[in-house]
Amino acid sequence: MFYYGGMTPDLASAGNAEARQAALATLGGQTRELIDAVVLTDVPEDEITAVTAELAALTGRLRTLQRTAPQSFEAGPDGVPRHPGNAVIGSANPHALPLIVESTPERTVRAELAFRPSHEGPPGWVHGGVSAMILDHLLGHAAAVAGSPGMTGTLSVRYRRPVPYGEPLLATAEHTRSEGRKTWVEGRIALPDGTVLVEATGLFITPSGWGRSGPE
Ligand SMILES: CCCCCCCCCC(=O)SCCNC(=O)CCNC(=O)[C@H](O)C(C)(C)COP(=O)(O)OP(=O)(O)OC[C@H]1O[C@@H](n2cnc3c(N)ncnc32)[C@H](O)[C@@H]1OP(=O)(O)O
Repeated sequence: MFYYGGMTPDLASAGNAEARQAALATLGGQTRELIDAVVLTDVPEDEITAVTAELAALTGRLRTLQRTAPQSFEAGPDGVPRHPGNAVIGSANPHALPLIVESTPERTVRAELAFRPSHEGPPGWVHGGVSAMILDHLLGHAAAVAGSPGMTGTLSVRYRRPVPYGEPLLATAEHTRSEGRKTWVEGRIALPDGTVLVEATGLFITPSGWGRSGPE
């Protein structure tokens, strides 16, 4: 199992920590619903103003105590890497889908996903930067699964067809080769029938000082 630094398991507090993570994930999910509701709302202006005031009050409650340090990747109870605040996989991050990445026995990675209305770029379709962000993360995960965790050096994206939101899609990626600290990875987002919508190649660099599990 690989994971990036993170908490050393503390059995005494593990239950509380898991309950807190679950609560944060629920908050993240509710906020995703809120974001889509904001993007799509057609309520009258006075209702918009009233809701805005309530949201300002809720924002103030969450602001009363804020963490100041970044979170680390950590292994969850199931051994799967997680990073609650991450923009792609973070259960507690409303910006994240969140993407749930699975590793295959062949050391490739896959994720079933569906974009949301809040990911819109061209009217009716997903923003190209959002697709690139998903592929960046998935390719990085594939590099890590192959034993070469790293930071993105370059990412090349080819947009073959517009990407719909609100429909099931499949993202996959695999390591192609490594030379020293450099690792090349390929991936794509496709329709369930295999039609490729977006494909990417990436070069990931393992910074000197990182081990096969990431930063040390
Ligand atoms: C399970 C967990 C899954 C996690 C997935 C996470 C995926 C998330 C991916 C990201 O979003 S990472 C964030 C975006 N990327 C960055 O912020 C990277 C910023 N850049 C850096 O930190 C450094 O520039 C970098 C680590 C990429 C390289 O720094 P180094 O000091 O290690 O590189 P160095 O100068 O020693 O060069 C080593 C080799 O890599 C090459 N190289 C370095 N940077 C490169 C680059 N950007 N593009 C192409 N090649 C590059 C360089 O030419 C050289 O090649 P040679 O060995 O052949 O001479």
